[in-house]
Amino acid sequence: MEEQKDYQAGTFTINMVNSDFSGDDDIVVPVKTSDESIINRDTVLKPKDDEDNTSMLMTFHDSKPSVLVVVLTFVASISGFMFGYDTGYISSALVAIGTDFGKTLTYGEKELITSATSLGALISSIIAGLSADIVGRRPVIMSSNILFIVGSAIQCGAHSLWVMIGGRFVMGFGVGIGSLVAPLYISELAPTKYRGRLVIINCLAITGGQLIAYAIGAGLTQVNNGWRILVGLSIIPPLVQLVTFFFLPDTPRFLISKGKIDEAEKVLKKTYNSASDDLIKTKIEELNNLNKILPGNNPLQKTWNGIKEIHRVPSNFRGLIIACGLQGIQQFTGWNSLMYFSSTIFEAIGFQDSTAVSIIIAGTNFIFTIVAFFVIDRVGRRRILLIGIPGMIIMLVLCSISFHFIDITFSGSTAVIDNSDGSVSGWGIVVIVAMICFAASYAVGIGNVPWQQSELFPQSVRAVGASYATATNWAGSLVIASTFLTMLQNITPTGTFALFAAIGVVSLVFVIFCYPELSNLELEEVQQVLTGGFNIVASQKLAKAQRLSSKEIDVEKKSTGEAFIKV
Ligand SMILES: O[C@H]1[C@H](O)[C@@H](O)[C@H](O)[C@@H](O)[C@H]1O
Repeated sequence: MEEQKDYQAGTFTINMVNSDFSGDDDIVVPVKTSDESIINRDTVLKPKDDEDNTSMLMTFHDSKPSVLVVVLTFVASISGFMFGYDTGYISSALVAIGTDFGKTLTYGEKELITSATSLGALISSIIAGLSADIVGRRPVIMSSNILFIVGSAIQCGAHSLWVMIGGRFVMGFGVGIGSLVAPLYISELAPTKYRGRLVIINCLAITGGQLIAYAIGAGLTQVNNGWRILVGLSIIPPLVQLVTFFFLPDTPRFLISKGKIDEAEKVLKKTYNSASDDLIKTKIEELNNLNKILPGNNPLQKTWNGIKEIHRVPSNFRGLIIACGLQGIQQFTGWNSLMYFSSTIFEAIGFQDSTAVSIIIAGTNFIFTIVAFFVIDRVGRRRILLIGIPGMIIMLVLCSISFHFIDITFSGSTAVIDNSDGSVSGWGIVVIVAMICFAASYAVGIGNVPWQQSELFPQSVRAVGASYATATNWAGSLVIASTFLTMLQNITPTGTFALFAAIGVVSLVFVIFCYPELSNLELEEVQQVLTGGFNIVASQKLAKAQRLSSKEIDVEKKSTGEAFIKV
């Protein structure tokens, strides 16, 4: 039942339609104000919950993200690039290192070098959320730059296995911090309508970084000690990010949590060009009130309370289940086994130029991340997962079947394949095609959607929630990196890919029942969706209503050529 209400917000009187998420049919519908001359039309105000008629959620409907938002997104995404480059170069470096450490590396040693970064990232992602709340998102990103630089330098000069592993471990600390804080930073700054896309810019930087690392790796295979150049180059981007961040601000949400209201106001003004001063003030008030929700006199107490809240408050806990669930799915469906070991796999199948084939896989991942960029806010996060995951399952089954006919056996540190005539069999080609299609299905959905994790949590527990989810990602990556080659040896490639496919089926069921549509919803608004259940149907309707309403605003903007009111 829709009920017209008058709401008082500052000097504005707004007529609103009440909202109710308890049933599947009721959704928030923004309506026009009674006084169109006062309220800026780039704003939508909605009641926060049913019992609380006075609290509002405010959405700025800017037609484009401001220059500052774009600059901040790109600079923050250098962390994504480092994540991609550092996890990407290892595939070709493992082949290129050859006997540079005085011996041929065994599969176990290759796994150690690879997984050291995941282990470092796992540890740092646990503490990065807490640090981001205490000292700020910006300084924490800057500290990751130092770790990247030190880690790269150690690896560049490594002449033994353990020094190399040490360097990868230190670098992993930087990767873990960057992987958590960069998307958090971006999603806190992004206007609602563009949040999905702006966070995907960071994902594009990850997949682009992996692709570039593969390409440079391929170019340097014949160069003596070429892998050291490959690693050394990774010192440049963190240096650039470190210097640039000296001149950039932290997020308004963090600044407000520290009581730096004036600074927050300045950033908000630059983030939302067309919002009036009064509206900025209302937004600050709203964020300030949300901050006070979490008890505690100092950041440590607040964090501890945040950890408790995330488990106790059902909507937070649902957010946590989704965030960790999606990150787990991303890792345990096996994509990174290709990322880290594709050269090794293709070498095993019998390809002469295995690194080139790996570039095609990384390139597909990058290109389909661009596709995700265009569809994530329009088609929606849930739908792209429901398209991508079934595609992945089919391709994994195909890989599993093909490997059965390829007949590879692993002995010690080498793979033996029955290709006496030196050519790649028809089934080998099927594996490649299936892996390319797998990469496409992965990149369009589960490769990116989990990194939208920050939107699942209210401000009070956002960093803690993002920590849990990022740690799940790196724990999964660590398990895959440290067991994949051993799994190939022990349960055969057929068994390994069948296992990934089975995990894919469970993942699909999880998404169908637990992941609501969150595109176009205000960060603070997602909590309403997660109250009382996963509310899949209600969320889809709400996301659709919000998309249509913001489209309507855009159309009106175009026709009148001016900023206008739509509440
Ligand atoms: O989103 C990224 C991306 O899909 C990368 O290709 C993958 O290596 C990472 O593990 C993942 O988190």
